[in-house]
This record gives sequence, structure tokens and C-alpha cells, in this order.
Amino acid sequence: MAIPVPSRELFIDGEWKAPVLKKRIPIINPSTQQIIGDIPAATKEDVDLAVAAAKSALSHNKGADWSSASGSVRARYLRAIAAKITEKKTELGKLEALDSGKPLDETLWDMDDVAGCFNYYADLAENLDEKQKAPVSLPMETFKSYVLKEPIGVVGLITPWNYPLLIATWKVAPALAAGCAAILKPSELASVTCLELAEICREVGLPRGVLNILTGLGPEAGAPLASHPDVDKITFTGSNATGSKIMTAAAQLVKVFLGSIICKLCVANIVLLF
Ligand SMILES: NC(=O)c1ccc[n+]([C@@H]2O[C@H](COP(=O)([O-])OP(=O)(O)OC[C@H]3O[C@@H](n4cnc5c(N)ncnc54)[C@H](O)[C@@H]3O)[C@@H](O)[C@H]2O)c1
Ligand SMILES: NCCCC=O
Repeated sequence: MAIPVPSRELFIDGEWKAPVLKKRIPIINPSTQQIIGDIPAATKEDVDLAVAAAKSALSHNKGADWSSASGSVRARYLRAIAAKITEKKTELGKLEALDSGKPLDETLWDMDDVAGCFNYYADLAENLDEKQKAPVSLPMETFKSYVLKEPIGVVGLITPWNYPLLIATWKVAPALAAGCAAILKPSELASVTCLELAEICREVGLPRGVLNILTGLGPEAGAPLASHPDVDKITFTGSNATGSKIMTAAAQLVKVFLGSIICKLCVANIVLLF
């Protein structure tokens, strides 16, 4: 299964960017304990750049490029990403097996699920167009009411090591389908395939800043993302201990009370939605 691990940088505003502090983290193959490469280590400085890029992606071309584009426009990108995942399935499966220590069969199944998930949310994005401005019936004829679905804004996506690209996709695909701009912070223990997702975003021409990918340590990269005042929503999957820290950080910014944090913690199938 020998395959070279690509050397990547952070993915910010549609470009590869070296971390401001130039730090890197070794990639350790869990089955051999050998160092097989390294990933960039983002810090608060890079988080600030990525959040600014995401914020500005929402308003490029007065929103027409992304946040207020039709669901069908966004679906085209999601389908293109799905097609690239399928095209690169073997390479991605091998990289993820080396990086996470999971059996190759499993990581290959996960790549099928990743592609399926991008296609699923492409369908939902298209369906959004039909549902947009659905009228709400009111008892008084003097009032008109309809439902306008709008993206919440900039979202932070923090993910664990055990399904590296799949759990990231469960967060990236719906965020993009809805018209949000996102910053993904994968686990420092298994980030390689998430960086390859960045390369795929470049290849399909995803508008810049719509998806930013910051690898790095939890306290150095995850924490400043979770507590960033310009991040409108945080979604996190991981341990109870980290979930507690993220909810505490969000509470300082009153995000918890605005319906803006989702935590999937270590008790199976628990979803806390405030
Ligand atoms: N409920 C589910 O569906 C589900 C799915 C997969 C994994 N899990 C759970 O995830 C855990 C395994 O994942 P892990 O070891 O990667 O979890 P973890 O909590 O150590 O790390 C998860 C993510 O949080 C980041 N992080 C760490 N400290 C942070 C901080 N202070 N602020 C912001 N981000 C921070 C990490 O860098 C990583 O990206 C297990 O407990 C497992 O049960 C749950
Ligand atoms: N089948 C994937 C389950 C991921 C959560 O742990």
C-alpha cells in the first residue's frame, strides 16, 4: 500500500498558504509508528485569516457567487466534488488507511459514503429552490407571509480522527448546500484526506473562501475557531471533554442561546442542539 503522502499547506481563500508561524506536525502511521510526512499547524493568526476569507466569500458579487446563489448552482459544485472523490477513491482510501490506521477495506467504503453524502446534499440544495419563499397561510388577508431560507453565515466545523473525511463531509456538505462559508478543522491525528479535499475544491473551482481547511492542534487551532466572534455557528464531533470546552467558549459569545452550536459527543448517537 506504499503511497507518498502529499505535502500540503493550509487552504485559505482558495489557495494553499503556509501557516503564519510556519509550524508543522508530523504524521505518524499508527501501524508502524513511522513518520510519513507532516501537516501544517494553524494558530489563531491563520484562524483569523480563514474566518475573514469565509466572511468575505458570503458577500462576493453581492452574494450571487455563493450565499444567495440558487441551490442548483451550489449543487453543481457538490456533485463535482463527489465525482472527484469517486475518481480518486483508491488513492484517498490508501492515504486515510495510512494516516488513521484503519483497514483499507473500511476506508474505501468510507470514500463511497463521502461521495454519496456530497450527492445527497446536492439533491437537498436543488430541493431548496422549490421550497424557497413557500407561502405561510395566515388568518388575516391584510398580512402576507412566506418562508425565506437563508444561510446562517460563517460556520466552524471541528471533527475527530476516527472517520476523518466522512465526518468532515457530514458537516461540509450540508453547510455548503445551505450557502454557508465554512472553516474545517480536522483532527491533528488524521488530517491527510481532508487536505486532499482542499485540492479537490481547487480542481472543481469552488469559489474562493467558501471552504477553508485548517489543520492543527485543538488548543491552538480549534479553540480560536470555536471562540471567534465572526463565526456564526460551530459544529463539533469528538470527546465529551472537548465538547464541554467548546460549549463553554460558545456560551461566552452567547452563541448557545442563538441556536448556534451542535455537539456530537462520545456517547453514541447523542446530539445536543441548543
Ligand atoms: N457521536 C458521534 O457520532 C461520534 C463520532 C465519532 C467520534 N466520536 C467521539 O469522538 C472521540 C474521538 O475523537 P477525538 O479523540 O478526535 O476527540 P477530541 O475531542 O480529542 O478531538 C476532536 C476535535 O476537537 C479538536 N479540539 C481539541 N481540543 C479543542 C479545543 N479546546 N477547542 C476546539 N477544538 C478542540 C481536536 O483537535 C479535534 O479536531 C471519541 O470520544 C468518540 O466517541 C463521536
Ligand atoms: N458509520 C460511521 C459512524 C461514525 C460515528 O462514530
